[in-house]
Amino acid sequence: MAKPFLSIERLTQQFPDGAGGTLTVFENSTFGVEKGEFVCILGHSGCGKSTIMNILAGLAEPTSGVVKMDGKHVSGPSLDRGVVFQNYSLLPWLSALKNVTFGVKARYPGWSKDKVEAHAKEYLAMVGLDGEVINRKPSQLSGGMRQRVSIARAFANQPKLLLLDEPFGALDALTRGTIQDELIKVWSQTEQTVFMITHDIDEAILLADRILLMTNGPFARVAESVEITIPRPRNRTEIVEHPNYYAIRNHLVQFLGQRSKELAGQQSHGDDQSPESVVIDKTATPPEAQSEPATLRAVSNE
Ligand SMILES: Nc1ncnc2c1ncn2[C@@H]1O[C@H](COP(=O)(O)OP(=O)(O)OP(=O)(O)O)[C@@H](O)[C@H]1O
Repeated sequence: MAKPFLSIERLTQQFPDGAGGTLTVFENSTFGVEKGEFVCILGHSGCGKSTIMNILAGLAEPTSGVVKMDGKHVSGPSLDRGVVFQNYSLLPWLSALKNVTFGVKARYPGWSKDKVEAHAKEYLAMVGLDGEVINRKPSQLSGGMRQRVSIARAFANQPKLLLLDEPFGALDALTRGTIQDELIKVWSQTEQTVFMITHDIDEAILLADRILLMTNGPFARVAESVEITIPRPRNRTEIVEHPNYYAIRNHLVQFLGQRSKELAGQQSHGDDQSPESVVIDKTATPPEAQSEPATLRAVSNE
């Protein structure tokens, strides 16, 4: 079978536990992300989501295992991978616009100043920022605006992979909703691949093509890959009416509430820990309801 665009192979992370021993956060974790996919990862605090994110970003080296993107080993940071953190991480001395042009210039050194600026403005406009506001420094912007700038900055660099570490964690519910919509708009217009950490089940169902579920640590693993069988475009008020919505939601709640604990702490014993694929689809026609010739049914009933 062809390897996925992003392939995480037998990833193991250990840290000193502070008492002279070793803490195994996860072991032999194996999963993939296809090109253009939007994948969310859900799991309890401390299971290792940020550790995985840091490894994917090239900001940390795993104890063992490899990450490959487009068939090449990921090691060290690269403009091919953009990261958005919860705390915005904008450069405080630069305006919103310059925070975006800064990265674009590095990514496309051959572009003219005008081209860089037009490109940056296009992405800022996609997240609802235009006019004088883009000349303000981060300290003069609201939290929501700052997060819009960091999303625009990450997408404007057109990385092959976007890594979002709880990007809406610090925002109020209303702002969060608006920026989620803007994120989906930019993602669908750019066809970039997104890997996102969130603690919010409803956010994950709204945004993702697929949700990866992690068991609790230590020895955590990505146990399930749940396909979101709800067509796009999705609307936050209408999505709850889709026949699959509550079935998927209940499955996720049940996993996080119960199974993540039951499956916790299982050592891999050297086995490759690939997630089980879960497809919940209430709209699929059950086999018994499929039309069969009446005669055939009569024969099988005998
Ligand atoms: N540099 C480090 N040294 C020692 N232990 C670490 C280090 N980094 C992370 N850990 C431990 O590894 C485990 C996983 O941490 P990580 O931050 O990846 O979890 P998380 O799932 O992202 O949690 P949260 O949802 O709270 O952000 C935790 O037990 C943490 O204490």
